Amino acid sequence: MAEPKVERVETDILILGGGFSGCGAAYEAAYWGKAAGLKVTLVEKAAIERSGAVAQGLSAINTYMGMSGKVIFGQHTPEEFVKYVTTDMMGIAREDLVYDVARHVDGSVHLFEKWGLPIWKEGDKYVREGPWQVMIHGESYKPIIAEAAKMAIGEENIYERVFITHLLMDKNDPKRVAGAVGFSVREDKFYVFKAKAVIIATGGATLLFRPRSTGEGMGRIWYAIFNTGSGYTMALWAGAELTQMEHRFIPLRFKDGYGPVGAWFLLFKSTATNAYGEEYIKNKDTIAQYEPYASATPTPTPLRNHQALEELTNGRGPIYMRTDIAIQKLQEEGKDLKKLINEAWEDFLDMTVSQAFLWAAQNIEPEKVPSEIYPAEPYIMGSHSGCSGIWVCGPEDIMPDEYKQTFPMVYNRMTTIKGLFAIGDNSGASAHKFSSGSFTEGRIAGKAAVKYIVEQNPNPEIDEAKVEELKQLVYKPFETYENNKGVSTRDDVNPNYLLPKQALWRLQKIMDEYAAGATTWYRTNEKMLERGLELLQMLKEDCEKLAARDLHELLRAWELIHRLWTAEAHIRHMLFRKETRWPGYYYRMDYPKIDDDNWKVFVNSTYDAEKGEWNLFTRPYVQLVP
Ligand SMILES: Cc1cc2nc3c(=O)[nH]c(=O)nc-3n(C[C@H](O)[C@H](O)[C@H](O)COP(=O)(O)OP(=O)(O)OC[C@H]3O[C@@H](n4cnc5c(N)ncnc54)[C@H](O)[C@@H]3O)c2cc1C
Repeated sequence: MAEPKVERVETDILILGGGFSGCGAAYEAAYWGKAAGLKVTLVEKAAIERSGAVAQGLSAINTYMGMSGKVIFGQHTPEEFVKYVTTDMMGIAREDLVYDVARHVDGSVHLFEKWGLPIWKEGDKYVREGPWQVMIHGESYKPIIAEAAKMAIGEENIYERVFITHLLMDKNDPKRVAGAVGFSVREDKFYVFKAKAVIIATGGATLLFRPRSTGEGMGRIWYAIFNTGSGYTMALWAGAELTQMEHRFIPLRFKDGYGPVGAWFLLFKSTATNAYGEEYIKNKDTIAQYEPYASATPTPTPLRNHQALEELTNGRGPIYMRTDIAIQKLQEEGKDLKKLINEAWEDFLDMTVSQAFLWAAQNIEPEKVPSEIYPAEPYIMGSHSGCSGIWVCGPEDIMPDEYKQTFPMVYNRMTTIKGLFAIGDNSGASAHKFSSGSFTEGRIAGKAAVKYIVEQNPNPEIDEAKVEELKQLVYKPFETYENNKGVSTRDDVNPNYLLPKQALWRLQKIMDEYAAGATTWYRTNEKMLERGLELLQMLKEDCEKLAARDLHELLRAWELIHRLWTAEAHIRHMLFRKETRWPGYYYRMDYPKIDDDNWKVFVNSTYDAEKGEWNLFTRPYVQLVP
């Protein structure tokens, strides 16, 4: 490979990742930054029109209060939403962050509609899927939102096919961000972005664990393959505080295709049964040990998972979504069969096309036969029913002092690093943002970043020696390959290097077997976690010898490194929390109970890159909504 060209971009606000939260940040930062003459730049590893978790589209907007604007639903308030989210997280959430999203989210949904997103309607009212969700014809959801971001900041300020690997810190203040570096996945170009504020919006982390898909289905997973833990890793390398990295989400979805279950459970009022036709969810004995959360309404997601796992591990599987019974009932209530069937297929075609293929391939007519549902491998994320992420500042008016004092400056969604913000799947301890909430959180951070620049007038300086060091490091896998390729007769068997895919398989095997992956039915203990950590360290050492044969493989190499560090954070946090807070997501078999007396707290961590040391500690949970 030729020596890569270095391209330098100087900007005021740099957004990393053009998914839902990144697009929200771009839209809002452009609006508030205009008067101050600020430049906003967005970098994305793929193409924002079809990137991230909403790449294929969605069939529902999952966070909508319905308390404001032209469509009034009455009962759904931000306070109720906070209670719902905290309960679903089994008693711990940053209620200030959740409330902040809830009080602003409706405005974003109304904007989406204005921009052309077709929302299902009955009369002039949105069709509710459930208490917090509205149904959409959402195949083009992402292009609509991407277009708004492009128009707001100008296409010339969007850099696509650029993978960001590291943050840059201010030469004169290591606790202040100065930009980021990355490489083009299409050209031999190394990018150096200098910025006054940086917003991390790179989504959560997939494929840390061996997926259930194998062979012909290999790689098919529930969560977005784009997201590989970049935000968590880059933030921890920079010294930012992480939170709840032990948490994960195990989606119980249509088996193998990962089709969504929300519309079936909530809109079509479907039931799920075990192999013997029993509605296992009604059997509360299986979760009685997890009071007071077991009696909550609705039953928290992890506990519903636990109920399904009880069936599967005790020989009462498969579990079925009773699409057949649901459609028959709706027909009896006078609903048109053809319309129902259309809606059932559209639910998949809007967001999970492969599930529709699978139905077709398996001769499934949902009105006649039920479909299997099954728990997937774990995903690390902070915007869905997951709360892993970076510890961020809340809104000044409602953030409790206990949190306020943990930040060097009070700017909404700023991390513990000055000028560095985190949103969407990257901001922790505030689950259930989903698409609309992530976009909204992006808007909140975009506005706060402008405020930070206007008020603080930061002028970070880039350390050129560091930039050169990172450039060498980023392209090292090419060098490793070039220097060693002649040593063996096969490219993929070499004593002096390993390829990203080989390293990925090793990572997934370790995580699956030691860190409560799917094959152990999500069970682990201290000794298993310690052993997993040991093996991860060896993998880390071997990854010094990662090789890449082309730019695509270089991308895979850096995705792998980001995954590896996210995996380490996950294990370290799981080791630290000595209880089973989320049965159904994972079980510490040596501490099988929920221990509210000692562990109704956030587990946070920092990493000191100079010393190579992790520090784990707790932060209090502060209840704002009784
Ligand atoms: C399968 C699935 C179903 C869902 N269903 C619904 C639903 O029905 N309703 C709903 O409202 N919400 C739903 N959600 C949730 C919603 O999609 C997410 O909450 C939202 O997309 C999170 O926004 P984000 O910006 O954090 O991440 P994303 O939207 O995933 O964006 C992250 C972006 O960062 C980019 N990126 C990653 N790493 C790098 C890097 N190193 N350098 C540059 N760019 C990078 C990615 O390519 C991507 O574009 C669903 C999510 C999933 C995964």
